[in-house]
Amino acid sequence: MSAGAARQAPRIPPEDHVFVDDVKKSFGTTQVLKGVTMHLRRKETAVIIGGSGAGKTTLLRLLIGLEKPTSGHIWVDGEDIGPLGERPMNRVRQKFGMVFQYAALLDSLNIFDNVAFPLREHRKHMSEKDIRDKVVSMLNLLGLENKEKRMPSELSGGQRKRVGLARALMLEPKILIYDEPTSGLDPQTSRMVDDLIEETRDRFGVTSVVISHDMASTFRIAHQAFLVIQGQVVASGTPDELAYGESEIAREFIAASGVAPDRVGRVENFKQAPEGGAAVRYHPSS
Ligand SMILES: Nc1ncnc2c1ncn2[C@@H]1O[C@H](COP(=O)(O)OP(=O)(O)OP(=O)(O)O)[C@@H](O)[C@H]1O
Repeated sequence: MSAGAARQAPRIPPEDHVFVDDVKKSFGTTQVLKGVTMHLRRKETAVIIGGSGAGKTTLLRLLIGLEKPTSGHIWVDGEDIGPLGERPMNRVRQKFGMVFQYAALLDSLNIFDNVAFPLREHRKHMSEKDIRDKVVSMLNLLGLENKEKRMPSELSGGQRKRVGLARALMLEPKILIYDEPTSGLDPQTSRMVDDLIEETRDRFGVTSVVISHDMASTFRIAHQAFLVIQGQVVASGTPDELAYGESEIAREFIAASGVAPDRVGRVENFKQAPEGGAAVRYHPSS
């Protein structure tokens, strides 16, 4: 089938929020993705791991429609996004929120204006009062009370991540993509970010897709992990299945990271539910 051609939807299980269906992507003569298939299930956390240059960022760009597959299909809520033009693609893009590596805040804007930015860009009809209410309640929810007037440089790494998350949540996405969320953070702050990812999934009912190099984080948050090497998914499954399953390449990849799943454990296994029922707490001071 030619690139981008629409076709009858295959039978996609309703729990598949995103179905990456035998996607290939080439730049010139270089084939970067060589037939990637992934079922990203609703309200779960999928972690995409792999070495440098494996094609993770390319896959991410395809998911949010910044690139088109050379062949294959990406189905979002059962809709093939490949053939979509810019306007319908913008509608699909609103289902996605991006939390960038290092939070990618605008240094010249204070925290309030950083978080309000997507509303001012995409919700032009919204009044300043409604914007203020929405931004302040999200900042409070994420443990960032009274930080509105601070500049990004005045916050810790963990706080900046939470501001980046608050901004990503402003347009109420259904799928949150985190690009290397724990990269460059100390272990304690990384754990806080893992908690935050799972708490956000729980509270907002979003599907999370995390691009990561961090195996400890993967073991803590992944319902499913996909190991991508040289443009192919060479193994997928729960972290336990990858670490102890049949795929030798997955076992070796995980062993090389020096982290074992039974030494880490999923977030909810070691967090007590505080009053109010949330699985984990935010850590306002970090
Ligand atoms: N626009 C492009 N044109 C040509 N080659 C590209 C382009 N984008 C990516 N590539 C190549 O595709 C390969 C995969 O890149 P990609 O950034 O997707 O990998 P990655 O898994 O995200 O790596 P990293 O973990 O280092 O960020 C690399 O060899 C890269 O040079």
